[in-house]
Amino acid sequence: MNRNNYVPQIPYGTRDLLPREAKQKRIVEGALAELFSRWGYDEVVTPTFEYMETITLGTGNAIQEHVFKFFDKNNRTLALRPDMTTPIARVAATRFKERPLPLRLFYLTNVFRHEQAQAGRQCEFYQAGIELLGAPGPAADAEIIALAVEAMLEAGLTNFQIGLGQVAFINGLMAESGLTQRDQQKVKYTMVTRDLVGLGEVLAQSDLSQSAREIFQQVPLLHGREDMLRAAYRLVTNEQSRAALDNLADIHKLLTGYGVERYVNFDLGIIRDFDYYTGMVFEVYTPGLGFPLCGGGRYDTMLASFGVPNPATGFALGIERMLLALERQGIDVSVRGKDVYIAWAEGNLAEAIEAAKEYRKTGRRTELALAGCSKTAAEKTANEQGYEELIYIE
Ligand SMILES: N[C@@H](Cc1c[nH]c[nH+]1)C(=O)O
Repeated sequence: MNRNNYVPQIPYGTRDLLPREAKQKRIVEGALAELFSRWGYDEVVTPTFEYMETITLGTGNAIQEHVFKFFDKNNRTLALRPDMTTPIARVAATRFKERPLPLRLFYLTNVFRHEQAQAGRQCEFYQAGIELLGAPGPAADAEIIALAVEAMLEAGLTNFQIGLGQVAFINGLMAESGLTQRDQQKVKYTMVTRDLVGLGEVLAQSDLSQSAREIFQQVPLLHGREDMLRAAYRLVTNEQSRAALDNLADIHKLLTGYGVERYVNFDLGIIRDFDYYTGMVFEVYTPGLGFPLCGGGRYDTMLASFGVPNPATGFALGIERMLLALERQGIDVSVRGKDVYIAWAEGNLAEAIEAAKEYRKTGRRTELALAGCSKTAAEKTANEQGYEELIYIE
């Protein structure tokens, strides 16, 4: 290879975050970390990669095609974590086995998934998320949703809506209908991708009764406020779907207590793309972004796969998606300029280092010139780089 002709590229679906964006990311992450900790959540950091078996144990086999895999020296398959929910379940089931429940954990980290890359959807991306482990019932789910609302507000976003669904509603319908496992997967896929035409085709090719087909066809249209829940209740007769609707009504009541219900709409067509959800699921949308910027839900069977049966619920928010939404809505994440530039006349470096030490101690962001220069040159640099103050040592 001729070195001179080599144009270095970064891998598909990855991005460099340059100083401005990196700074904004840090500001938003810092605010979220403080928020989560005010709600009693503790941070955890887990390895960037896990054994592939761990990932499939928690997330199911379907995740395989989205996972970046490689091998260790013993030829075991490793996987870059596609999300943090499974690694946290692993930690809870091993290191935290003896801890009293519930456990409240949060994370700020990168995750990796093979995706069609586009703005706001990369193969490596950053998430801020929480997991509430060992808590069944609507109180835990309402806490999660209320905290997701607070997270949006804390990051500076005010124009957003939460779609709240319940996968047990559709699971109840599936169980009742006698759809084959394969057709169930197909129906779910069309719902995840919101492909109504595809859904119609799958249903037409199945051997469902006409009335069952009609109900399935309606599910993606079941969104709205409490009156929609009542209408859905009349539409179904099976216990599981009705219990799912009761659960949503209970969660909604608690959300009213948190004062966040105005952000929430029911949407029974939401089933999310991970297979591990078992109860309420939700997604957060904001104008100008074609995909949810936050999502989560209840996953009561994952911890059992790791040998410690326990209910759990949580969510994750996409940091880049949040930054994109803020930018598209003209909301400023204030990035302060630099504070002090210390320049020096030839021979005064030692003194300049002393001065820099003092300024940094007081918390001011201080940059030290690395070569001596004239005062005029120092003034020019300080102006161009936007420093608030110039110290010139002569
Ligand atoms: N891990 C999920 C979000 C989630 C956290 N807890 C439950 N769900 C995701 O990446 O979308």
